[in-house]
Amino acid sequence: MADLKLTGVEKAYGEVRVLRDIDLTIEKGELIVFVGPSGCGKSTLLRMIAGLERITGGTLEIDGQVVNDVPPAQRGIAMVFQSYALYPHMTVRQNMEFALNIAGKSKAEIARAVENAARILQLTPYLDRLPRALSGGQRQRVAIGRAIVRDPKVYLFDEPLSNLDAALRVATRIEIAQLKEKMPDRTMIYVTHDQVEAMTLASRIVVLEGGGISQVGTPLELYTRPQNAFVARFIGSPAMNLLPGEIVETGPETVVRLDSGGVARTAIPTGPEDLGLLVDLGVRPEDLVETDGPALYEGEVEITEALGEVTLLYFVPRDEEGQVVAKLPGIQADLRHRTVRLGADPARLHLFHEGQSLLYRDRTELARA
Ligand SMILES: Nc1ncnc2c1ncn2[C@@H]1O[C@H](COP(=O)(O)OP(=O)(O)OP(=O)(O)O)[C@@H](O)[C@H]1O
Repeated sequence: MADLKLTGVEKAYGEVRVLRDIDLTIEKGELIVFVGPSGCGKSTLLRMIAGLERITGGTLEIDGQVVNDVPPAQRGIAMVFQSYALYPHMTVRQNMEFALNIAGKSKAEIARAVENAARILQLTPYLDRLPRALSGGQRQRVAIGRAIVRDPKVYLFDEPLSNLDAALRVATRIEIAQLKEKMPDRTMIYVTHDQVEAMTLASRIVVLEGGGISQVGTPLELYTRPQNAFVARFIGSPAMNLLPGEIVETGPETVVRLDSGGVARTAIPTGPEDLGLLVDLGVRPEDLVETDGPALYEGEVEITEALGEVTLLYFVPRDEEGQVVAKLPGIQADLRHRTVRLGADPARLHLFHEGQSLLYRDRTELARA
C-alpha cells in the first residue's frame, strides 16, 4: 500500500494559487526529494503534508486514510527544520525527551528511545550538553534525534543542511543516507536547493516549477531523459546547453542544422512531418568533446575555469544570449582565446520543441508517419 498519496492537491492564499494539481504517490520506504527554484512551493507542499498549512483543494492520504483535517501530531509524521528549533535551555537529552514526555510515555520507554536515537546518531557523549556547546552539525543531529525518538512513519526534512558549512554538509548528508539505510521502511521527504543532495539521497526526485510538478523520476532518469527543457536545465551543473536550430533530416536518426553554424546528428527518431521543425538541441557540458570531425559547435573560448579534475570552457561573452559551456577533463587553461571544435555522441543529445522533449512524444504517432 502507498504510504502517502496526494490527489489534485492545491494551495491558495486568498485568490493566489501557489500550488496546483499535485498528484503524487509515495511508496513506503522511499526517500523523495522536492527540488525547484525559489518560490516554486517546495516548503509549502512539505508543510501541508506535515499539517502545518491547510490544504485548500484535493486530498492527502496517509496509509489509505484521508488526513486533510487530521492535526499534525496525529499524522505519524515528524519534521526536521533547517533552523534545528532546539530548546536552548534544555540539554540534548531533555530536547529529545520533550515530545515523549508530552505524549505521556513511561520513563523507561523514554530512556530507551533516547538512548537508541543517540546511538544511531552517535550523540551518546553529548547527551548532557546544552545546544550552545555543540557544533552546527551536532545540533542538526539532535534535531533529527528528536524526530527519531517519536518513531514516525514519515520523516519530513526542510533544507536540514543549509545552515552548515560545505564540509559539514557533506558529512551530514552521508549520515542522513546511512540513517535511511538503518530505517529502510521509514518514508522520508526532503526539501533542498542542493542538487548534489537531491541526486545522491533521492530514490525519486520531484521537480516543482511555478506551483506544479514538472517531472518525477529517479535521479538518473531526470539526468538522462528530462521531459522538458526546464528539468533539463535544472538538473546538472553547469546547466545543459540549448542550441536553437532546425531539423533537416528525419528518420531513426535526426539531423539538426544549428543557428550557430554546426550540424548535429542525434539518435532521436523523428518522422517526415518533423522536417523543418524548429527545435533546441540540448547537450550537457560534460558530453561535449574536442573533435577534428564534423563540429556540433565551434567557437573561441572566452573564459576558462580550471577546477582541477575538469576545466569549464565558456564560449560567447558571458552576458550575451546563448552562452555555451563545455566541461573537459583535466586542466586545459591554455585553451583560453583559442578556437575549439566540439562534437558529441549522438546518443547523448536531447531535442526540445517548444520546451518539450521529442523523446516523450507518442511513439504510435511516429510509427504512423
Ligand atoms: N502566507 C502566504 N501568503 C501568500 N503567499 C505565500 C504565503 N506563504 C508563501 N507564499 C507564496 O507561496 C509560494 C511558494 O512558497 P514556498 O516557501 O513554498 O516556496 P519554496 O519553493 O519553498 O521557496 P524557497 O526555495 O525560496 O524556500 C511563494 O511564491 C510564496 O511567496
